[in-house]
Amino acid sequence: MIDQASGSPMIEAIGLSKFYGPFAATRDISFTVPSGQVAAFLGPNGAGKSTTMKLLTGFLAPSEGEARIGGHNVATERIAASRLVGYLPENGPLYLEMTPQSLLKYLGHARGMKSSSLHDRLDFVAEKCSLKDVWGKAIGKLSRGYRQRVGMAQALLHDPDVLILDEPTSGLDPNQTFQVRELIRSLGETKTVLLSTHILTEVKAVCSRVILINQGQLILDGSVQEMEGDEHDMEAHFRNLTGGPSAA
Ligand SMILES: Nc1ncnc2c1ncn2[C@@H]1O[C@H](COP(=O)(O)OP(=O)(O)OP(=O)(O)O)[C@@H](O)[C@H]1O
Repeated sequence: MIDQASGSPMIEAIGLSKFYGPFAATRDISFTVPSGQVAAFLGPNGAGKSTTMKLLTGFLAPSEGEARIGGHNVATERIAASRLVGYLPENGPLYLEMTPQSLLKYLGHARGMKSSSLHDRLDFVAEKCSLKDVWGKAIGKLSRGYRQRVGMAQALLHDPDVLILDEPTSGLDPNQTFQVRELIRSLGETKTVLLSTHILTEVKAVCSRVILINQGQLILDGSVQEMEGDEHDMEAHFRNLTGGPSAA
C-alpha cells in the first residue's frame, strides 16, 4: 500500500464543483476515504455521483476544487494518480469491435505492464470476473451483464490500490451480483474502494461507510448505522434525506 505510510487518505475530494453553464452538477463536494476502507457513494438519479467519480479519476476537469488519489493531484500528477486507481465507468467499455481478451491485453500494454505480469493478471481477471466463456467474443455482442464484467476486469487489471466503481452490480443477474459483491468484499480487505449503487442492501453487505449526495451537494458522511437512521431503515432514511416520496 504505497501511500499508507505517509498517512494520506487514498481518495480526496476537495471542494469539487462542476458547472455546466449556470447548472451545478456537483457543488463544493469534500470528503476523504482512508486506506483500506470500502465506502458507498449514494444519491438519487442525477445527484452527481458519476460526475464526482469522473472528477476523482481525471476523466472530467473540475470547475473548482481538486481531486487527489494516494496524495497525488489528479490534474497535475495524472500518471502517478492513474497508476494507483482502477475505474469502472457507468457505461462500461466502448470498444465494441474488440474482444475482452484483446481489449484487456491492449490496456495492459498501454499501462506499461510487463508481459509476464500481464499474463498472470489476465488469468486473474478472467477468472474473478467470470469472463472465460466470452473471452474471444466481440464486446459489442455481449449482454449488458457481461459488458459490465469486462469493465470490472479493466478496472482490476493493473492491481490498483484504489477502486472507483460506478454501479458495479448494475445489469448483473443475482448470481453475478453475489459474486461481484464477494469480489468487492475480498478486494476491500487490502484496497480502498468507493462504489456507487442504488441497491441499499448492497451497502450493508460490503461497505463500512456512506457518503450521500443530493442535487450535487454532500448531505451525509458517516457510518452505515448513521445511514440507517433512528428507524434502522436505510431506504426510509434515504427518502427522508433526499426529499423522496415518503418524506415528511
Ligand atoms: N455533460 C453534461 N452537460 C450538462 N449536464 C450534465 C452533463 N453531465 C451530467 N449532467 C447533469 O449533471 C447532473 C448529475 O449527473 P450524474 O450523471 O453525475 O448523476 P448520477 O448521480 O450519477 O445519476 P444516476 O444515479 O442517474 O446515474 C444531472 O442532472 C445530469 O443531467
